[in-house]
Amino acid sequence: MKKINIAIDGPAAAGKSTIAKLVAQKFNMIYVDTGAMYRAITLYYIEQETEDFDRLVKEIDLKIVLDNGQRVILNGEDVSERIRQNDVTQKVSYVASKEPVRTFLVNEQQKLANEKNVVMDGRDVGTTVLPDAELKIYMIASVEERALRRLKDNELRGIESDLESLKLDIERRDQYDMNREISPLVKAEDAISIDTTGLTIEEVTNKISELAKSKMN
Ligand SMILES: Nc1ncnc2c1ncn2[C@@H]1O[C@H](COP(=O)(O)OP(=O)(O)OP(=O)(O)O)[C@@H](O)[C@H]1O
Ligand SMILES: Nc1ccn([C@@H]2O[C@H](COP(=O)(O)O)[C@@H](O)[C@H]2O)c(=O)n1
Repeated sequence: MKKINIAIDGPAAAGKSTIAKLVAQKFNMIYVDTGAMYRAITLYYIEQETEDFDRLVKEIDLKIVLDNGQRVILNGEDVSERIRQNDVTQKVSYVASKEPVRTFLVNEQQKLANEKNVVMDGRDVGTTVLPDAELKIYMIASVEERALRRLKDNELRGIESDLESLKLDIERRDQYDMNREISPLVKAEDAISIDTTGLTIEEVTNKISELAKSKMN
């Protein structure tokens, strides 16, 4: 079988990372969550209280440990759980709009995918990070369904939240990501759109797996 790269982009909570992980497991590929990298720089931004993004990316020591899931190590500390907290989520789209941050991370992500065999999810993977990826998916779902999925997710994790605030947060982040100047969230011309509204995780995984198989042969 031929080695390929798979890019999965789309708006917040569309199911990208859940499906990307499952597809990677199925084909013994490496899963890379690019959003986690933007979140790690955002955490450092919050800690440093500076708008000097050139300085931030020069100082940062970011390690992505890719075996069995993905751990994010920021300046020697495992921040994989910390970067999911609300203060980071609120600021991440702002930090991700800054040129030094994007240049730094796109370069890191391209290095991770250099040998092929990765399933990478994010907002600009098909358009900017891996424009030559053999398979590109643009994953969407209705805002209502995405907010409901997040609500269930939070309930399972014991995190208090309400549907209306989740919906507003998803819409706010999508608007910011779609309207920033550099590499906005947009479907790559050669990406295949998959609307996961009303589909199960298994159905979406199977759909993408079939597409992947056709590219590997
Ligand atoms: N097809 C699906 N049907 C039902 N639930 C799903 C489906 N896909 C994903 N989910 C659930 O929706 C939630 C959000 O999914 P996930 O975190 O994978 O989205 P995401 O696109 O990676 O989000 P973000 O970009 O914000 O990180 C998870 O709880 C996941 O289990
Ligand atoms: N390729 C990417 C990935 C993410 N972002 C920004 O990070 C935010 C958090 O991403 P999650 O997938 O963890 O929700 C996202 O809202 C974007 O602002 C990005 O710009 N490019």
